[in-house]
Amino acid sequence: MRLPNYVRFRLTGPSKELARSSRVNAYFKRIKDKVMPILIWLASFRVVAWLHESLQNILIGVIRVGPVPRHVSFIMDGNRRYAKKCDMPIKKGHEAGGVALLNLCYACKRIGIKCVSAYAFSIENFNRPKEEVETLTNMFSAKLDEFCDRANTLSDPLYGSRLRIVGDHSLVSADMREKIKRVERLTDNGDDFTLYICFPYTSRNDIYHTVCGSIEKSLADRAYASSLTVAGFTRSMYLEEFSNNCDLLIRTSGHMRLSDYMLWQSHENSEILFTSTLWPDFGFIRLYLALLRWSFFTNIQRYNEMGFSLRRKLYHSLPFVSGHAPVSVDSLPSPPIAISVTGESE
Ligand SMILES: CC(C)=CCC/C(C)=C/CC/C(C)=C/COP(=O)(O)OP(=O)(O)O
Repeated sequence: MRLPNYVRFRLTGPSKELARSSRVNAYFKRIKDKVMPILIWLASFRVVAWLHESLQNILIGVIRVGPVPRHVSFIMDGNRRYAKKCDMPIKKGHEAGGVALLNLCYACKRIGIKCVSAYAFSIENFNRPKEEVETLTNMFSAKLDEFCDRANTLSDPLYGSRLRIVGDHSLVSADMREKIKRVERLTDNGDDFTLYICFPYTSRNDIYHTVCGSIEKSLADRAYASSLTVAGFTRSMYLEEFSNNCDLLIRTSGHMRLSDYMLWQSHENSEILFTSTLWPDFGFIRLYLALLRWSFFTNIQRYNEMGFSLRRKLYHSLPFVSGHAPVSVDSLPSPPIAISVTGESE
């Protein structure tokens, strides 16, 4: 008897399938190792960089025709696996993740997205080895300086951006708190685009702090308590006016969970995208496809809300069906009175 594939896989062990898939992987890795240096060499030519930028601009022009999300959020997962895949130390994986984030911010700003938030460090991440926590904190510090410089350099594409580092800052060092205050002050005037770095952050902690803050204010001021609304409460959360509208949440590297993130900010129409791509590999094209998908479904939903049905419109535009008005359930005559088996009318 020939067993189905999944049973054979279980009974015989994964050896054959794994051997085949590792042969295929090794083959692609050999091709990638040969092609990548050529691509990197080509990218060093100004004309190639110009062509690349122009192509991106065309794609951006196309997507801007439709609706674009106001707030996109990333759970940047997979830096360590990326480092392992590329045979690099873990630190390099996190650095590649930092570069990916800044590149995506540049793309989002050009597309017209008003806010990007990124889960950079969860409160749980303090349980990682001490050296890794230190490496991450030092890298954040360097990246914050870099972002701040770029946001204040007129010729830089990130010029005019605002940076906010949100989370429970009682858990970070006094030096780090100083640095956070400084970079926030230096980017205060940016109004084109806001980047929220969630560090160290969890949604429950955010909600808990906002509730505590509201209780304190209400005890001090009765008028505040009686005028408190959901919108006012939401605005006083860490992500300020963007706390009520995470339109698109993207989590990389294959895990399908929220990890205590964007619990309040996700609204009834938020879209969540889980992708198996590792964070440093998540570049412009992958973001673009995610945005196209979002834009497409948002359009359909808007039309549905307006009572517009593309299918109905197409159907009635056909010459041989035009003239037939759609029949609504309400316009049908009422059904006859139902008689139960015991003979009693209902
Ligand atoms: C501008 C700025 C401050 C940049 C932030 C830099 C950055 C990318 C931080 C992410 C850190 C992090 C804990 C990623 C999760 O990958 P992981 O370590 O869990 O990887 P794994 O899923 O492979 O284990």
